[in-house]
Amino acid sequence: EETEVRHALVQFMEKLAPGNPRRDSNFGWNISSDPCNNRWVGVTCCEKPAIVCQIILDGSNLTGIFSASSICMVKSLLYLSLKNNTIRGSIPEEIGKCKNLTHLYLSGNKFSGRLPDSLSGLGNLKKLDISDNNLSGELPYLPRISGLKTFLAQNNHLSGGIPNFDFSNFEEFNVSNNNFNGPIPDVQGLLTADSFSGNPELCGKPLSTACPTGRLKSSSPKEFLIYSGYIVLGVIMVVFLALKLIRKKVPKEEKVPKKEVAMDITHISSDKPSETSNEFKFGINRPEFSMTSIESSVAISKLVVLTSSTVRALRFEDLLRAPAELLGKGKHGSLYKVMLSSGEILAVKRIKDWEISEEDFRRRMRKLDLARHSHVLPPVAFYCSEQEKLLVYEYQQKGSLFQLLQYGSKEAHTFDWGSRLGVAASIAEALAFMHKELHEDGIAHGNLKSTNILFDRNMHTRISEYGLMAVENQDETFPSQSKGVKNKNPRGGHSYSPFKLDVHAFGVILLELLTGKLVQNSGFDLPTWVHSVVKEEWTVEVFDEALLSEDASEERMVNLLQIALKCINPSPNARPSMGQLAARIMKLKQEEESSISFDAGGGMHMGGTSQL
Ligand SMILES: Nc1ncnc2c1ncn2[C@@H]1O[C@H](COP(=O)(O)OP(=O)(O)OP(=O)(O)O)[C@@H](O)[C@H]1O
Repeated sequence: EETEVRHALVQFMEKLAPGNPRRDSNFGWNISSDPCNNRWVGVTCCEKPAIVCQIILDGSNLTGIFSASSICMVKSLLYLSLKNNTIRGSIPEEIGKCKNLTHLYLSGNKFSGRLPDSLSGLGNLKKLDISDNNLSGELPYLPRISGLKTFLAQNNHLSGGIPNFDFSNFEEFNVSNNNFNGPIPDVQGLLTADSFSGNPELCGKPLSTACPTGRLKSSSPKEFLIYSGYIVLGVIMVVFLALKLIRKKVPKEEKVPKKEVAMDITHISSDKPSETSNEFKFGINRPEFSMTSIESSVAISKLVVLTSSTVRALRFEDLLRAPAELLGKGKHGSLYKVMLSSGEILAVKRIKDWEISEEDFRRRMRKLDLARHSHVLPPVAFYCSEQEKLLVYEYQQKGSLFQLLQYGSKEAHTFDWGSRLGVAASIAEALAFMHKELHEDGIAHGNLKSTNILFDRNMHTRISEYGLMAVENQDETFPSQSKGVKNKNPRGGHSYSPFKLDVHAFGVILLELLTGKLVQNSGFDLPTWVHSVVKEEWTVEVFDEALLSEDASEERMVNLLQIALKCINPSPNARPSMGQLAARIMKLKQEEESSISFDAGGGMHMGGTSQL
């Protein structure tokens, strides 16, 4: 083990200081000496027998990259400081393996790219300093690290919202001079504006810029007309429906309390669970007065807003009032596009027929809220009563993978091979992470398909509806594998693990990416078709013509096809795990990327492969 540690350290230094700049003999960091006994520069050892527990290489002219996979082999390492060097590249996902780290200082370097989500899994971290780098993208969900006392991230290009930290823990907190946006969470008066300044789109205390609240106040006359149109239409519909309802009810009952006429989300389904009245709740328009006659306080308190920064102040009332448009009615419920008066657009999923207790549902939501990955779209809020379950997401403007495959080729940027591989890698990486985090709880995605793979405005892949729908008997059958044959999934064979069902579904998505054919089109059985073509001999006929005509690497396409076929293996146990899949696809993607960098005139990729 000792030599393993030594090797890992030497490797780490080779990557940090490539080209072996000449060091004097006292520097150490070579295979033939011992880090503790020979006192390598920057290394401190503790305990007896001595183990490496601290490395400080501040201002040491390090110009290479940070090899987390090497350094994290040194399990005894608690303290790592590489301040003020010129280290480049990203902070790798493997940093998540440095589980014992309590102090990580990476400030004053040239780190770029997104922070890895695995950072939030460093549960022992007390101090994290990534300030003065070129880091960008959203923060991973750092509030998971309950003991974090210092977080310094100033002077980067980080964006997105500030997560809901428990600020009372902090000794130091600074995110100034970045591109963060949205409202600042409640800092409980513990921090000053200096911690947040220099982020033009941040608002709320302790900054002096208040967050926009007004409803129609600032809207243009045109907008006002649209809104009044909605309201008038809404009023007409409500009056019409109310009259209809009253007429129906009067012969049976003496008196109809006004309350029942109003579209009370908690009452309608209990009183009259008919499709029409249900459907109306998120009908086309929500007029202003729809909440006035019900116990709005009860309803409001039931809308649980999760740790999203964009719609922190969301109230149930706002949801009900806002104009809504029915986007789809799937097997499991309906999806509405809801426009808030603040301009925010939300997607609200109404789940039907899910027999889960309120308590279990809440617990599930909390668990999901803790397991966050940048490629998984987190719900911003949920509502739960015995009859109703609503999930609120941010609306994703760029549509779904389904749409991209269906219409993408007609658009200016074709959905090229590099981008498809990028999407596959992102999904695999995200699911591997979620499966790992939620394995104990048995919460898999459960409804993976190309309509649930969405793209945000930067064309980042975001998987939606994770863990929303229990797979048939999911909760019962996991983890016990010994129950009777109950599974109704037509393609899953006798599968019991919801995770293996996700793998199957992922395989189908891979097939869609490769063939350009969609399973949801008129009951077309894509897996069977692919099998039948492949059985003939390895043939390129399965592949999407668009891919063949762009001269994509046939070898890598065949590789991905082989991976897909493993995923859809009828025997669940023969399917690879999401972790294995992520590693293989990531490798394919890297091969693809390095082949492109040799090809100097490489074609244009949709939005840049690296983003996807
Ligand atoms: N947050 C979102 N932003 C934008 N579009 C979305 C969002 N969530 C879902 N959609 C799109 O809205 C449509 C309807 O969604 P819905 O979830 O009802 O369909 P589904 O996934 O096919 O069905 P189900 O999930 O019930 O099996 C889909 O095309 C989906 O891509």
